[in-house]
Amino acid sequence: AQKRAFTIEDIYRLQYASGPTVSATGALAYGTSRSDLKAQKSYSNIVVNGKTITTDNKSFSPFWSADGRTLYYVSTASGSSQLYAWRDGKATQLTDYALGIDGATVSPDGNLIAFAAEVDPEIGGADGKANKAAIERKAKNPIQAHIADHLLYRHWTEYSDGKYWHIIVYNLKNKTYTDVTPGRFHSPVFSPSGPSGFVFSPDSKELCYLSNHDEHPEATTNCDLWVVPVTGGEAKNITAENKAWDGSPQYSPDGRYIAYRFQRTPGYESDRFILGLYDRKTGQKRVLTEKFDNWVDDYKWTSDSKAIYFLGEERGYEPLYRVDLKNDRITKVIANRAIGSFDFDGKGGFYYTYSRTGKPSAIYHATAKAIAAAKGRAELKETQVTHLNDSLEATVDIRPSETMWIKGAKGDSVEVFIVKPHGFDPNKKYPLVINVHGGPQMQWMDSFRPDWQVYPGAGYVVAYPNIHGSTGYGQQFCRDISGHWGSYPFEDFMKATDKLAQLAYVDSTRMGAMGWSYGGYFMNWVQGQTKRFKCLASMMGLFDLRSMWGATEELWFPNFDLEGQPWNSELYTKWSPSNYVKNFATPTLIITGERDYRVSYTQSLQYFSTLQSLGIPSRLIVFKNDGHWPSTLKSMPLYYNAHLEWFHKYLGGAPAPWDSEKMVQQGEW
Ligand SMILES: CSCC[C@H](NC=O)C(=O)N[C@@H](CC(C)C)C(=O)N[C@@H](Cc1ccccc1)C(=O)O
Repeated sequence: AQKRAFTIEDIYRLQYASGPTVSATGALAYGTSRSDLKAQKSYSNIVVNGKTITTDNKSFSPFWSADGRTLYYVSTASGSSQLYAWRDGKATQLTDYALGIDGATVSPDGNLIAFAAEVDPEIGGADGKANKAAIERKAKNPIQAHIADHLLYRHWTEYSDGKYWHIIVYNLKNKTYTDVTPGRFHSPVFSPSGPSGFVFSPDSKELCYLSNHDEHPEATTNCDLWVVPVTGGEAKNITAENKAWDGSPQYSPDGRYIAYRFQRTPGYESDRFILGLYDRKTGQKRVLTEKFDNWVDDYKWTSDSKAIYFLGEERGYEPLYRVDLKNDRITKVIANRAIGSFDFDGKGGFYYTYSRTGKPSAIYHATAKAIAAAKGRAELKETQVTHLNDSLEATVDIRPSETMWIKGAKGDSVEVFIVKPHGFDPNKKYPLVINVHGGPQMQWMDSFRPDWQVYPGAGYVVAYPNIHGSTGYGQQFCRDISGHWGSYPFEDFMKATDKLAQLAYVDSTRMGAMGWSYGGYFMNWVQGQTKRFKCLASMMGLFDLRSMWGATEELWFPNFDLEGQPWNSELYTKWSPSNYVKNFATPTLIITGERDYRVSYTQSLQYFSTLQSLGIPSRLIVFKNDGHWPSTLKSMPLYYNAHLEWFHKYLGGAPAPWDSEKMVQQGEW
């Protein structure tokens, strides 16, 4: 039967299975999540061997005890996030920490729980209730203000207000909480996806964690691995000699090593992530993935401590690799898939998640035999384990992508993904939307993304190039964007536009472009450089680089990428869209979030003031409660709808389902 076009509402019909984790006895657990757009509710539960074991709709992040008999997971059912244990079919709440817990992990002997919480160092993390009371007292203070004597006083969407991330160890036997990282440092360091990077040693006596004790944490990417006894006490920095980033520690199961990822260039956030080993006896370090010229991401030790499996970015995919300790040999294990997470099946095979542009994420299984037969090639006999979206996939046209390679700046090859519209007819011409990614050091992948379904569903060709700065094409290709924000990437983009405009099915008179974060900057840059596009959409973008520097929190990023500060680097003028106002002419949709401390929303206000004053059609949307990543359920429906409206008006695709103004003013949608 004919499938119908993908709509905004379909995004919220999708269900997800994530984080497959296999017990020592071979049981498979994972989390599921779904949302209800109209009810504005999200639901998440835990599945073990195909059976849902939680019913509170508020459970997530499952992991097994070392003996495989207990499944741990986090639930917010009590009103705050706490750790639960599921054993013999019965769930028990383990923690009752007043602030709620983050990133919990359990010691191999099962006696200790380590978690992170943001605490007042004067009070210390051991007393959660006293910390909560202090927060409540502050909320009642008639004076509501922030006060700071140093930078990084706010991060991502929150002001720190004197609080620091600490690691708290909860002793299950004597029911005591110990703050093992006291003081005025973030331990672990901040991450927008939540605190992580603290792990127990196999003998349950030590914790390894991340902290940066530099005097100016806002201006350095330095981060070190520290080890501390689980009972607290003196911590030891084991990577002090490297002034760049060290992180992601994992003890080898035999306890001999700590594996970790590191970078070499101080201050360069997007330097290559390399896998290294720290010998706990000798203190010697060695590099494992020198020959791998892309970023090493998530990884896991084999149970015999002889090898490590890791995910590494590569040409629009995130394959699984293996590196052997005895000879540092790297082998590709599962190819041509944008793998999100994985675990061993205990029999030489793997469970893993991935999506494709035209297929939402699911959990898959590949046996040792199938993996051996595939020999690291794309063709792999695998089994899809979860089928949460089967009925949607059977009725809705989820469009796949194809790849085009072009010759870009410096003569380098640039990969461009293309999604053709619903009901595609090669004899017709369609409007085009080009999507530029943020980072800028990231890669677009052959993976599912709502932007690449909603617009093809409304009749657009969508194309997304991996321009210079993208990861996965060798570190030099990534490095090339630093200092060159408006040159190599723009040359790639325009060359890609030329090729796309020549495609028989693209209407070159109806081209638009969109981007988020650095991609938003890029749209603002395009505004000042060419009149080729009928409309633009700029989300969380940078308009004036000097004022952006003065408001962003992670100063290391512009300091490196723009080669200094506004008073000593001419790049803040050279690459600033605000210096090309005389060329502005293209209608632009601008979207921002009032709590975006990465790219202050005032960048978007300045841009909007400029466009409006020049009489250039423009619309501004400011999400009141959001930061750099707006809420998927509460805010993103408006984002998609506003894009559809804008593209409909200037490029002529299908109309948006709702009226954005009514969505905002009357809640009508
Ligand atoms: C290697 S990821 C780059 C993170 C970068 N860090 C510091 O500024 C960042 O936030 N980049 C922004 C644009 C920049 C301020 C001009 C950006 O493009 N953000 C992207 C990527 C991102 C990914 C993970 C965490 C933060 C940002 C985005 O929000 O999609």
